[in-house]
Amino acid sequence: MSLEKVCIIGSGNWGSAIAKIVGTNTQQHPTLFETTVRQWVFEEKVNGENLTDIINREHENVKYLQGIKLPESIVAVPSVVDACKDATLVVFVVPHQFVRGVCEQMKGHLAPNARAISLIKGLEITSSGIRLFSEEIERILNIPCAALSGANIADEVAKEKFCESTIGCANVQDGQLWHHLFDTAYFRINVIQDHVGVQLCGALKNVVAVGAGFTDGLGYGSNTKAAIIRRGLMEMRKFGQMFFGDMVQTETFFESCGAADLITTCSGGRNRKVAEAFVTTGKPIDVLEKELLNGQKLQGTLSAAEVHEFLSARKMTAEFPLFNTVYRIVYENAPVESIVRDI
Ligand SMILES: NC(=O)c1ccc[n+]([C@@H]2O[C@H](COP(=O)([O-])OP(=O)(O)OC[C@H]3O[C@@H](n4cnc5c(N)ncnc54)[C@H](O)[C@@H]3O)[C@@H](O)[C@H]2O)c1
Ligand SMILES: O=P(O)(O)OC[C@H](O)CO
Repeated sequence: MSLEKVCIIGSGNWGSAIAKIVGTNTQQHPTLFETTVRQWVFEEKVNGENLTDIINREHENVKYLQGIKLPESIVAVPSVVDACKDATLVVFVVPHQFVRGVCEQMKGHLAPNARAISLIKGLEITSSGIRLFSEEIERILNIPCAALSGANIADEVAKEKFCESTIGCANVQDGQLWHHLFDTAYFRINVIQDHVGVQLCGALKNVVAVGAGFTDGLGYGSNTKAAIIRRGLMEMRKFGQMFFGDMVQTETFFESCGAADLITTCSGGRNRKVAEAFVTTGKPIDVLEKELLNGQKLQGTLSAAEVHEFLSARKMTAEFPLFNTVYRIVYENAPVESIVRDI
């Protein structure tokens, strides 16, 4: 049996934390995986030097995951084509606004039997419809795509603090393979077949996290946060039921990708942090993203706009008051207090 050749597409905060896990697990399963893992790094200069050169010399992504050593099996590659050449297992972990462009460049360069997994938390939503990123990847690259999502703040995972994550994979055999690639004693994977629910949770929780950040900015307490989380979970499930029907299992909302991720993202995530600062400083979101995240990308405000576009095209915004209120506060100057008043 030939060994699986793994590549990672993306090298931000989560991409780097996951590279640490993947680079370790490929070494621990030498009968399944080639030990060298190529990671596509969007090239940029850090203190005048290429980030890829720094990663390959220091074995550390000094910009996006400072202080964490990566296994030497991880090789940073600035060309996405070189990174993915002949790969059989492709891990997608880029901010959702970049997925399509990256996939287009990868066309025709993967091994014929390649499979992918999406760690992206976001949805391709337009007024004409919703597409999951697994579907977008399958459509562009013509390969099957699973999904991984969970209560996983990258910095905590990278420091090996115990957590869980969920893989949604329709094919049971592939699900086992992905389990071998990602599961560790501190990053416990549960594989389920509902890859649709896994991705819906990962995308929609980012919108709820923005709402939770607003309540922090207003100085409200834990009870308010719990209310936002509960309402958010209800809207996430309703969104799944309305637009995906039986393709989404209710049990998925009780996996790490569901309620657990909502709790962690509303307590310690970047969306929460920037939304809180939006209230306390009065600065625009894009300014705060630059000031507070050092190149990392905010997903929740973009997702709020995409969800709003999709719902308003169907005249259904009123059915999702929390999603709608987050949108109105960010994009229509609605008063921040409406985060509790209007939901
Ligand atoms: N950070 C976390 O804690 C975390 C945890 C779980 C899931 N996620 C999800 O993982 C995905 C990736 O997030 P991340 O945290 O690894 O990234 P990030 O926000 O930390 O970093 C942004 C990345 O985008 C790259 N980039 C910038 N401009 C680009 C361009 N024009 N084209 C392509 N890439 C460009 C940067 O080089 C960098 O690697 C997101 O969907 C996010 O929601 C993040
Ligand atoms: O920092 P956030 O808000 O992008 O959330 C990070 C992870 O998705 C939490 O699981």
